[in-house]
Amino acid sequence: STEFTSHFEPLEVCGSGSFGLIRKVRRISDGQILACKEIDYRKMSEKEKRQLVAEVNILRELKHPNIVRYYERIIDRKNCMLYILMEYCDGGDLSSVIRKCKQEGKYLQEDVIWILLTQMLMALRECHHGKSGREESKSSVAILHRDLKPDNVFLDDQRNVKLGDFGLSRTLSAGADMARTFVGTPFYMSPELINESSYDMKSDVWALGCLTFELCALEPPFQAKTQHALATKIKSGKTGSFPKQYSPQLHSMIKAMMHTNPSKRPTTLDFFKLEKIQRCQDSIE
Ligand SMILES: CNC(=O)c1c(C)[nH]c(/C=C2\C(=O)Nc3ccc(Cl)cc32)c1C
Repeated sequence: STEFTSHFEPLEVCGSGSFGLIRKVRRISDGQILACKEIDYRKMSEKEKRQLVAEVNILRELKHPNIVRYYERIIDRKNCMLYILMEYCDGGDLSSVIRKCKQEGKYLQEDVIWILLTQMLMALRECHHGKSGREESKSSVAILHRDLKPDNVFLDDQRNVKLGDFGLSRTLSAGADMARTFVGTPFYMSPELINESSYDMKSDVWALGCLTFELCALEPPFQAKTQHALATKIKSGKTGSFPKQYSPQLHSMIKAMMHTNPSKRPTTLDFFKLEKIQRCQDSIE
């Protein structure tokens, strides 16, 4: 048996993340249930391996109640396998929550959406501004998630948000030129990315706006048959219809996050100046 199977009992596969499968495992020493991302790096290019190492180093640094916790990694060189041991999120991901609501023909309650949004803002604030937990290194290093979508946001057994899968994150050291890349789920790609400018923290805010819109409407804000048509809709900023039963306050929050001009979009810190978000944060902590 390998070092992995001598310390962990593999249970069922529960999902697929960037680079590999996610399996529920039990730690033999104390019976603790964890999630293990299994990565077969045999076929990986040098670039992908570097990206993988970068992801693990980012995860190790992020310690926050709303970001999936990284515990350890085991490398099985004989079988070219990397195992990343992380926090188990019993509630699965938000895309399954949205799918279940659609099947049952039920919308999420507004107060649930405010709590999910506030927790996602707390997780993003930690990534972008490192408020708590992460030692302030000299050059302030912002971490961009760059792939915020319902499949990458998980829930624990108390339905607390756990931001996961930093498979495409980048650290952005202050002063360095913004990360120039074209990644991100087409649905949530921001106008500035389509206009070939660079990805920065405001693009994560745009994606959070799209995600919150989808939690309300149970549909992504922009839908089209082709990527080109989708890009046109995104640049126009004209979303699909927003369900009437939600408050104008929630709708204007979503519109602010989805301002087509990134400089007009608030930062995650700006949102914590709002009394509504502060009250939600107090009810969570
Ligand atoms: C149907 N699958 C699930 O309900 C599910 C469950 C119970 N857990 C997960 C996923 C994760 C999980 O439980 N912990 C994780 C840590 C990192 C990443 Cl990228 C994913 C996970 C999933 C997708």
